[in-house]
Amino acid sequence: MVSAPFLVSAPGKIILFGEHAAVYGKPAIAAAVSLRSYLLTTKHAAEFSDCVTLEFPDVKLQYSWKIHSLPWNVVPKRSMDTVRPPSELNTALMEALEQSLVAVLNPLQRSAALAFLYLYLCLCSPDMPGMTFSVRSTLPIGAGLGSSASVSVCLAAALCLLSGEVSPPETKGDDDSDFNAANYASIELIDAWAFLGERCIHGNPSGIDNAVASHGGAVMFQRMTKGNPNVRESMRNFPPLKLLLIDSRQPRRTAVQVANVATLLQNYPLVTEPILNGIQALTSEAYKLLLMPKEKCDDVWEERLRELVRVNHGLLVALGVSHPKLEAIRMAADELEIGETKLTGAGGGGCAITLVKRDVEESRILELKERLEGHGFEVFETSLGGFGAGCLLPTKSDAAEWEEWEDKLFSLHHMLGLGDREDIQKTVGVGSIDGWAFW
Ligand SMILES: Nc1ncnc2c1ncn2[C@@H]1O[C@H](COP(=O)(O)OP(=O)(O)OP(=O)(O)O)[C@@H](O)[C@H]1O
Ligand SMILES: C[C@@](O)(CCO)CC(=O)[O-]
Ligand SMILES: [Mg+2]
Repeated sequence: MVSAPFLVSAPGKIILFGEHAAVYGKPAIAAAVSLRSYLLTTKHAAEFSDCVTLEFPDVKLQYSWKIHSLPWNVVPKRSMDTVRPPSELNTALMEALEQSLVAVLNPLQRSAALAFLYLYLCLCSPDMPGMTFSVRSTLPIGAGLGSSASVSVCLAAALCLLSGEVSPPETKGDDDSDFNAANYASIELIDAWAFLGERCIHGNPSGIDNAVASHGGAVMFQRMTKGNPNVRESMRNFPPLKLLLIDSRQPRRTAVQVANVATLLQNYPLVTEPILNGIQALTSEAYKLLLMPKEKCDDVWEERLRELVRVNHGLLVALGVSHPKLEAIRMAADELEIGETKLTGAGGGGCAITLVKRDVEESRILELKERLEGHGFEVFETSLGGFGAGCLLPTKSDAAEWEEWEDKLFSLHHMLGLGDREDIQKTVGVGSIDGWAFW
């Protein structure tokens, strides 16, 4: 069992093909990105030891509950036969939590707090010491890059560590791809709990975002249908793709976009089902292309992949999940003949990706970036694949450093406008400092 303080982290993701259709059991392809969320768990001072506190400055939420005021009495008893949680939320607990959240009205804050409370009550006990759970993210929030899943995975990982459900990652061999059975069992459990966090945040998730945030790398994912388990195939030799990632900065919530598609499907099943089937077919084509050996990834291969990007975007437009700002991004990339563009994630705003032609001159890419930034869009540089969830436990020697991080990055300073993405990455970021270990 691990005790506070400690840090956990999980990545965001880019869906390359198949969003929305994924909710209906169709395959989708996604990869982790280097932008991540970080969760610091600290113990309260003695005078607040009967409280649990959330500090979510990215969504401007700070809230404390008296631990004993929470509805522990309705927490479902865990089955002795299985360590995995059920995939459905418990209705009685969800209803009881309404009471604990009456003062948190903003939907962005409320859904994150709900995910926390649900997992906290299921995984912890009322006799645990008072703690603060502070989240900061280098991901744009509500922008299609899986911020909700990366936060859910962080919450699940921290609470599983505190309750002893999982142990910190065991050191792998020299080759980090080495399989370790204990780590695998831990990350599967974290993924399953994070799925419930995602359910609290957006109702009907497919599970692809939390799967990527937990396991990292690139995957083909297919949600369980008719009792068949989820399929999660890791795509190890994912080809290097030249992508631009552009945030339209148009806020939207995944919950709303997913619900809109459900309404379309209900109102026009004969129209909507073929669109979802079309997305399924193109994702299967893309999967075959992405698994091709490197020597076959020639110009024709590249053109076919770009065509699939274009068709995927068109079908998402037909589902009603684009936005004029996403169309403006697509048109700018089309005009400069940079490559093909699609929205990524739930759409309705948020991010688009452009799959850049290999032979495009850097000057044209620069021109596109300038044009987009001139319109108030943000162009990100990130790499695909990479680590999934991990944790950083302090050693005695760096106690002072931990206090500094807490102050600089995770305290309420951010609400006053201090501390940005680069600060987070530089100070505690995976890849910037030593000590991170991954399940
Ligand atoms: N850094 C954060 N701190 C607190 N809550 C967060 C943070 N990041 C995300 N969230 C929670 O996740 C919600 C956004 O999730 P949503 O699913 O709508 O978008 P996304 O995950 O960024 O995009 P997509 O689901 O399309 O990949 C926020 O409203 C908030 O509840
Ligand atoms: C829109 C969606 O397909 C992707 C969101 O990143 C929803 C999901 O699969 O959970
Ligand atoms: Mg999300």
